[in-house]
Amino acid sequence: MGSEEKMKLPILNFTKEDLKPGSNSWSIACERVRKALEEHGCFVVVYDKVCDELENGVFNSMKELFDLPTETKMRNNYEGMPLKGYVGQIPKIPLHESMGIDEGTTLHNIQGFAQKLWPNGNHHLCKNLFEYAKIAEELDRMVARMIFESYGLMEEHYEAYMGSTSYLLRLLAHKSPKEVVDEPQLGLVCHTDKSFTTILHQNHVNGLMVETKDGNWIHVDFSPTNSFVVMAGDGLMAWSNERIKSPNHKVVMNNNKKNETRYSLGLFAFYKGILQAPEKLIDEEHPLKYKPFDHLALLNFSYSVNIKEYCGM
Ligand SMILES: O=C(O)CCC(=O)C(=O)O
Ligand SMILES: [Fe+2]
Repeated sequence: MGSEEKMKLPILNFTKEDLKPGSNSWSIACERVRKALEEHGCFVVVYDKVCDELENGVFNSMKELFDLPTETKMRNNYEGMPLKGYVGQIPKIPLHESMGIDEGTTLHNIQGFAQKLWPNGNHHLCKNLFEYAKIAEELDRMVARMIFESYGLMEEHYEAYMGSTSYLLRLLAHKSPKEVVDEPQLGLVCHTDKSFTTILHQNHVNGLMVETKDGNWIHVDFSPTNSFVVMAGDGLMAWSNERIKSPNHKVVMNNNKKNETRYSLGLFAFYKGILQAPEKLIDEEHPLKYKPFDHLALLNFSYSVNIKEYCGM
């Protein structure tokens, strides 16, 4: 088999200005999205909507945020839903810290988040995160529309899905290991996302690894400013009746010379309602794999729950 280093995820380009539903380039992009998701469960996309100023602003704000004392960061908690709040100080993954913002594409909730951490809020952080979240949401909506279209599902399906989406924004910081160690250190354990789709973005420090269908691990380089990763979650896997599989992934930190922290953002899309495979995607070759299920409950139930145990047929 080819070595890890040689394998790469497909890279799609969404910067073309004529990428509008109905256009030729749109139809081509729909097919590429479906193919990439069916083959790898994720892909890198170049999407040039985040200007340099916003890019710098977002990562400066994230540094300011994660530089706060731990007690302050712990104020970001969601009663009964620990996985939306502050995660850190875990012995097994000491390099990892993250914080969630529920419905994190709304200015209201971003401001609420900032107010929990700073007595007078944080105007710059709110502005930067809100601008970023809107762009990531736009990208997610575009990808979802392409997925629906590529399976020949009419606009009503997409409208119904999109009319009821909940976005969880997660901000992550992974420190580089302090001591010089030969082995790369785990930043985030191997998992699949529970979302329908996830949009990831990072600063210039790489660390994400994705498992291929044949069990090899790929290092994902999405360090260029305009690069994002689109990842299929368990929701999309169930909805697509396993035509698309949510890939295993993890974060692995190397000892980078400058001791730099990796900052990343994940926008997780959930369907607020009962998710089920459309009839068009059920046939003899693809018998129904999952019972209809409450998508948000899958997230709230447990981060580690296996979807097969939760609603497998
Ligand atoms: O930081 C990343 O690139 C990935 C984060 C991730 O996989 C997650 O939060 O589910
Ligand atoms: Fe993930």
